[in-house]
Amino acid sequence: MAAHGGAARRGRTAGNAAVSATDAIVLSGLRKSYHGRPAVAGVEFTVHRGEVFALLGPNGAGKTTTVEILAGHRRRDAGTVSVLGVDPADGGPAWRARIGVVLQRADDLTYSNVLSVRDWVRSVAAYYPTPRSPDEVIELVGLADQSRVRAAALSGGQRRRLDVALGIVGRPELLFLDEPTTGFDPEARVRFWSLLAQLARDGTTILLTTHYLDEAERLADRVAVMTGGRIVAIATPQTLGGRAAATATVRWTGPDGTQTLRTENPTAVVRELADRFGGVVPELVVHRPSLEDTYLEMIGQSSSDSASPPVTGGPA
Ligand SMILES: Nc1ncnc2c1ncn2[C@@H]1O[C@H](COP(=O)(O)OP(=O)(O)OP(=O)(O)O)[C@@H](O)[C@H]1O
Repeated sequence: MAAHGGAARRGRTAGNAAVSATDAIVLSGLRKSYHGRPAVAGVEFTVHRGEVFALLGPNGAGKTTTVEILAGHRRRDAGTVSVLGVDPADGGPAWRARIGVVLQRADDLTYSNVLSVRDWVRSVAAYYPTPRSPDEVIELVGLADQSRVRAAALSGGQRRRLDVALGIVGRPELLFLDEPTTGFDPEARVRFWSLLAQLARDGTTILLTTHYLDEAERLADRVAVMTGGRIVAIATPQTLGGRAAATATVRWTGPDGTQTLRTENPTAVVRELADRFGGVVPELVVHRPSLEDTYLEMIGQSSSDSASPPVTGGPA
């Protein structure tokens, strides 16, 4: 049924959003308003099969709305959308069985007061044709010790892990994760990163939203920056906003205090400084824009580094 629906949909969407066998998600001209106020204002991107794609953006940028539409949880006002070859607005049970969804508004899912973690994962697994082993999934998300605990008695971070377990137990081809690690302690986050890396190695396509730039940098093949309902950039984390070619800042302390220099060739500057100081350059720092610096600049905020000392003309 999904295959038939997909073929039919490909025919219908071909004019606007060209779908190829290597694309998991193709959207074009996506729009959604709430009470006349645009939340998503003409979004277009493609996620390739097997890719980890991160949607970044400030609060209210429209990320959740976009993900909810792609996952078939919300109707769009306009645009063409293909997810695994199917329009999510028409997605039936066979299509749903191919995707995993961990939404931010997971509190929609009120965990019953009686079911344990294991009961939940087992009962959700039963809806899928080829689920993962529930016990393995519970172990993977780090809830083995809570397996028999009532879901309603979990901490916030543990609930989030259960959300993730329910999202992956069906062995989805495509996984939507809306701020999956919010509330995780640092150890749980690192563990989650290796779980996602493993899913990606197994060929799962992943679309995630996050406010953690280190998470995006660690996990994503490409990131899209969204603000005001629009995508303002799509690139690899390493090249976003021309990061790879961006000028470096060299800082050191000389006889006249802290000196700062922007340069395309920090190695040459450091060599020259080392010669000048006869080896060790006092308090030497070489800095290239981080993903966070680039991101904050894109969304129109200044990073903490903007409080740096003024930039000087040269090392001389
Ligand atoms: N159900 C709703 N009813 C009315 N307005 C909504 C609804 N959901 C979202 N909005 C509004 O739409 C805009 C986009 O919200 P959305 O949740 O998609 O953004 P977001 O990028 O996911 O934000 P966050 O990072 O805070 O989760 C916001 O202005 C929000 O207030």
